[in-house]
Amino acid sequence: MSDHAPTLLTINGGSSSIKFALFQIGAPLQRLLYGQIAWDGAGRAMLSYTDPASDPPQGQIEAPFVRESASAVLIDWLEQQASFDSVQAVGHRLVHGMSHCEAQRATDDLLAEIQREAPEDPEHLPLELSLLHEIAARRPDLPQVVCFDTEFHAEMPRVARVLPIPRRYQALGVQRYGFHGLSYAYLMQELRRLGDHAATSGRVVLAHLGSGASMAAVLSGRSIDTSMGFTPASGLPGATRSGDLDPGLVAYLARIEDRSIEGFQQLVQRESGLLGLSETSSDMRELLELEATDQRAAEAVANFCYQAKKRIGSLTAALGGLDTLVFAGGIGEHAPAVRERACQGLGFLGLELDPQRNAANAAVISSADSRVTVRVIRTDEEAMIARAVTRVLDLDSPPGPRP
Ligand SMILES: Nc1ncnc2c1ncn2[C@@H]1O[C@H](COP(=O)(O)OP(=O)(O)O)[C@@H](O)[C@H]1O
Ligand SMILES: CC(=O)OP(=O)(O)O
Ligand SMILES: [Mg+2]
Repeated sequence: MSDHAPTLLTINGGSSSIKFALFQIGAPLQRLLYGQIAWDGAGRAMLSYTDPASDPPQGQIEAPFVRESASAVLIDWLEQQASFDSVQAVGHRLVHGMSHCEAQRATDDLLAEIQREAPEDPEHLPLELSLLHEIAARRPDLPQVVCFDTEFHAEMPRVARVLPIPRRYQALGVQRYGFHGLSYAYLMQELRRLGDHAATSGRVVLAHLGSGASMAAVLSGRSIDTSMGFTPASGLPGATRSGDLDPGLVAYLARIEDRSIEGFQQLVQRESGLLGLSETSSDMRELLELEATDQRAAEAVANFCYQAKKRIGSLTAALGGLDTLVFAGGIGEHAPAVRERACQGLGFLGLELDPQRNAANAAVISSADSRVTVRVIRTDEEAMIARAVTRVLDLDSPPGPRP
């Protein structure tokens, strides 16, 4: 038996990181240990953690660069932590569930179904499934819950969901799904907590700019459109993903390079975006340092910011105007230069940044005169996963405010 109060573990497998957190179960949920394995643009992987109860409270350990083997390394490390014995349940982010979008218990049937769909999202699903299987193999007694990134967008209007290809594919589930939903749900919850009624009852663009980058248009609290589509490969360019491309490129590359479907996937998922244009790094932080001396890095950053600006414009059109813009994700939260360039020239929408506030990553970065409020919010997908676990497994102990 563990000496610790019961906890739950959250695992968030992203395309450049696996984030984890341990929460003490109760109301409110209390975050104990947290951290991530992150892969940088230079071929290194690090497990870093914060554990206020240990001495020292923070640390870093080198991790394997091969993503799938990182699952075992992470679970090995977690099992060595004293607090791990107290884990009663595990919650996972699953980026894509196709026909499934509601958080639910992971069953063998559900995982087998998602395994069949894994080739459609090679940047997330194989890794996320390996984390689920690793835990099930070691601790078959632990209930596991999966939370889908698509749930936030599930009620988008049909006009935004339908893809203009022959109708028969609709029956196969071919449609715009949209992703980063756990992050978007958290951002909307934060806007409610802040009492920002103009945002929660108005027209909001949420920009989650991380390794994968997307934006959502939210009207009166509901997602009405989003930049990613059938898979997270579409929409804005990402660290290594191309984002939207001319479909004619598939046939062209097949003809001139004899490129197979797998080869095309490799090109648009792993060799494109920031990495493809810069030829050096997929990491925005590194590219911002390089851009003064490296033309290719400068072009990669410029292209990313330009696409982001255009997307703010098109989602604003879908919303019929804009009251609030929120930046989140690794780039959105930490890169003033990207936010500045993505917002440059949007004065015609009544959007103006305050350069000092933007440089300081302040909570509100728009100027006092700006009609559109621009915010930076540190997203917290882990909090949303933890909440879903308590709800699905009915773990809520004493009544009280929820996180
Ligand atoms: N200070 C920074 N300046 C610019 N970019 C940053 C900074 N910190 C983090 N990033 C970017 O954020 C990305 C990771 O975003 P994050 O949302 O944490 O990733 P993931 O998509 O794996 O969840 C990194 O690839 C890096 O490019
Ligand atoms: C949906 C997606 O692209 O997620 P991430 O940014 O974590 O890779
Ligand atoms: Mg992420």
